Amino acid sequence: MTRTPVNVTVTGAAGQIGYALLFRIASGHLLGADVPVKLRLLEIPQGLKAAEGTAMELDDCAFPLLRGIDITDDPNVAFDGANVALLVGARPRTKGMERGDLLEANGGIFKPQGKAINDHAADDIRVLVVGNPANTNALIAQAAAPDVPAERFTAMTRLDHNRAISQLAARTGAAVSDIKRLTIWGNHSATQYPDIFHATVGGRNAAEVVDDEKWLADEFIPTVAKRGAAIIEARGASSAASAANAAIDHVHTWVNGTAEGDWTSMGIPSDGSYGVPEGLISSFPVTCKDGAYEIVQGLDINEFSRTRIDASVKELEEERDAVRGLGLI
Ligand SMILES: NC(=O)C1=CN([C@@H]2O[C@H](COP(=O)(O)OP(=O)(O)OC[C@H]3O[C@@H](n4cnc5c(N)ncnc54)[C@H](O)[C@@H]3O)[C@@H](O)[C@H]2O)C=CC1
Ligand SMILES: O=C([O-])CC(=O)C(=O)O
Repeated sequence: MTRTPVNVTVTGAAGQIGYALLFRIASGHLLGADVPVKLRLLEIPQGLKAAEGTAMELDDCAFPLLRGIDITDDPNVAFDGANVALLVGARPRTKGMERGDLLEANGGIFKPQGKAINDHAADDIRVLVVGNPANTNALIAQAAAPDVPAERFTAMTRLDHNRAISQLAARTGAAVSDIKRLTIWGNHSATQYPDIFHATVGGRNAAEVVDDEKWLADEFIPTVAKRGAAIIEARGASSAASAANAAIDHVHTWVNGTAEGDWTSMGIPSDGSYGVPEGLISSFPVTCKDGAYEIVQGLDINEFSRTRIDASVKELEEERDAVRGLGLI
């Protein structure tokens, strides 16, 4: 049976994450080994030539599932008929830049992209924002797309989720595959809260297996939350292959579902669950089924967790208020 190709738009295609991401999308890791894809690469004019070079390499892989590559600097063209959009390109913080300047510069990218998605994307569009500050960039794009259901706009905290699983596996000596139900709450920033109180290691409660609140507070949480900075320090460049891998995981899980008995973490518009103000794009524990996600309900939040979730949510509220003040939402 011939399937209609899925249109996947990637912004910032000539960047380092783009380079690690596109080959995996084209080889079937994003949506499945039987799903053909068409790629749309969006870059700024200065990035077009490098994107063309990457497209040449994609051609040279002769991927059986890749049914075409378009390259453009026009968001209206890039998102035309898009089924999946990976918004990776963003304005990085440069020396001397204030937080407000950073939010404003990214507003200039994510607001027009949100509008282009609103006007041109396919009805089943699913958006993942990777470019930082990811949660608030997702909020800006979502606000500019009133005709698209809000829940289709998500922000990436899967890298944090994967980092936390890896750290917990190292500490407990368990295999990564034995760790389930880990949660990242809040913002993709240093305030994020990786929560092991509901996680399991080989079926046992992770917090009980670890039984060391000091390790949790002083080592595990800061290691996960500051891992991005540690990678920059070590590599001289930010996480790229692991970020691309997490983007693949995020969309694959969203479309194909979470495993029975497990959940994942996604930055999604809050419905007010767990005291997170409605509309904020915050990370939650979610299960995915039939292409939709649901927040895991009914978890007991202890005092240790409550303080940390609230701190990250407060930061998200401040970012939201700042972009509101700038007229971006
Ligand atoms: N959410 C997460 O867990 C993570 C997020 N990131 C973020 O991902 C973003 C991309 O990272 P890298 O690929 O390493 O950066 P990079 O600087 O290598 O690439 C960014 C690319 O985006 C392009 N770009 C800029 N504005 C654009 C626009 N308006 N439209 C289309 N393309 C545009 C640039 O020309 C560049 O090629 C950064 O914001 C980074 O902070 C990185 C790691 C993890
Ligand atoms: O700060 C960055 O660009 C990198 C980042 O988000 C991460 O590695 O988590």
